[in-house]
Parts: sequence; C-alpha cells; structure tokens
Amino acid sequence: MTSIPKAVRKIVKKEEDVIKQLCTLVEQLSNEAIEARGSFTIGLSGGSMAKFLCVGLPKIQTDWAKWSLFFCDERLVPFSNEDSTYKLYLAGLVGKTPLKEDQFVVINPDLEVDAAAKDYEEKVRAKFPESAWPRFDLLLLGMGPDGHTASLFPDHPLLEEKSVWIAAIHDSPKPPPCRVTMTYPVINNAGCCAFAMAGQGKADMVKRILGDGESLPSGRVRPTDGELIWILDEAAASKL
Ligand SMILES: O=C1O[C@H](COP(=O)(O)O)[C@@H](O)[C@H](O)[C@H]1O
Repeated sequence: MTSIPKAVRKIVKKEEDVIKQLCTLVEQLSNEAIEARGSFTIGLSGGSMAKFLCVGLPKIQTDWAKWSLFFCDERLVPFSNEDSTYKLYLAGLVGKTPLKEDQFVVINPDLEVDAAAKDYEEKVRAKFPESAWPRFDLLLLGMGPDGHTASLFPDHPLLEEKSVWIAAIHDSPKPPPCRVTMTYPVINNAGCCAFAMAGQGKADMVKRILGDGESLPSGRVRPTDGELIWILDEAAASKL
C-alpha cells in the first residue's frame, strides 16, 4: 500500500552538524541499497547541497564503485562554467573519493535546452530500463529563497508536468535561464527525498513550507512510497 509520508525533521545545532547528518544518511542508504540490490542511485542538486556534500562525502564508508550519480537539475552551461553543478562535484568529489567521472550521468551542454532534456531523459532511462518511472534510492534536494527545488519554480507551468521524466526550462527566474530538471512524478517516486539547509536565510521559507504548509515547490515533494527528510540547523528552523 502506498502512503504519503509526513516529513521527518532533524534539527541540529549548526551547519557542520547538518553536513554530518546528511552524509550519515547517504552512507546508510548507500550501504543498504548496495546490500539489497548491488547498486546505489543518487540524484544531486547544486548550490548549498553541493557544498555540503563535497565537504562531508569524502569521509564516509561505502562501496563507491557501485554508485551511479544523477542530477535532480542542471544548468545548461559548459562544464567549465562556474554555474555548472557537475563542475562543483567534479572538483569536490573526483580525486577526493574513489568516484570516477564516468559514474556521473551528465547532460550534454552542447545541445539546445529541449534536446538536452530529451537526451538526459534517455540517459536516465538507460539506467532504469523497463520502468514506468525511475525509482532513485535517494534524491538530495535544495530549497531556494523563493521555495523552488531542483529547477521547479513557483507558479511555473513545469510544476504540472506529468508526462516526461526530465523537462527543459527556458525561463528560469534564477540565472542561468536554461536548465533541465527532474519532474515531480520522478522526484516523488524516489525511495527517499532529503532536503538539507543551514542559516537564517532559509528560516522564513522553512516556516512557510513546513510550518504553514504552503504549497510551494519544495513543499510539493511528497514521495508516494518513500521517506521524506528535512535536515535543518537551528537557524534555519528558528521560525518553526
Ligand atoms: O539554482 C539552484 O538552486 C537550488 C537552491 O540552491 P541553494 O544554494 O539556495 O541551496 C538548488 O537546489 C538547485 O539545484 C540549483 O540549480
């Protein structure tokens, strides 16, 4: 039977504790998935999530060779560009962990955005053959100050996209404008979705989503048959 979970909240003292909680969760879920199925599929986000993971993941114990890494969203820029999320993980994890470049399932930044979304969906489908919707072991998500998650922005038509796994966005309110993003049916089919955030700057939006239950993009992450975890430091949770 499927059930919509209530978010589990883990509130810790400060940013370094958020990183520790987050990376302990990744360690635990990777080891469970590898034990159960021989592989671990994880979706990454940019911004502060990338910063947290690049600090914490090099310290965990896992069978790195069994990982496949995907992007919950990615900005359509060359991999050499500062806005590229892949660039952050390449610099922060490859060489600092046993992960190899070819374990990352990356966009083709040379395509125009609709073609890039299609191409990325094909790459994801190749890793989840014969699935109506992919079931990622873990999706790690951020939340922007407007409540967006991945590249799903408030009031954007993509919030209602239910036919594709990966969508193109041409008009992201946060630059750069062209991105590709996982859609809700993919996000909400994951075994676990986890948000992690720190700092006073997140407090108002955390209250609106977790406290007041506003239907903003991050609040619409509700895995239908999986876990939902919000890891917050005291500053981010201070208005709850
Ligand atoms: O643009 C993006 O922003 C969100 C939130 O980033 P944060 O730095 O405010 O945590 C991020 O999750 C997403 O992957 C990224 O493309």
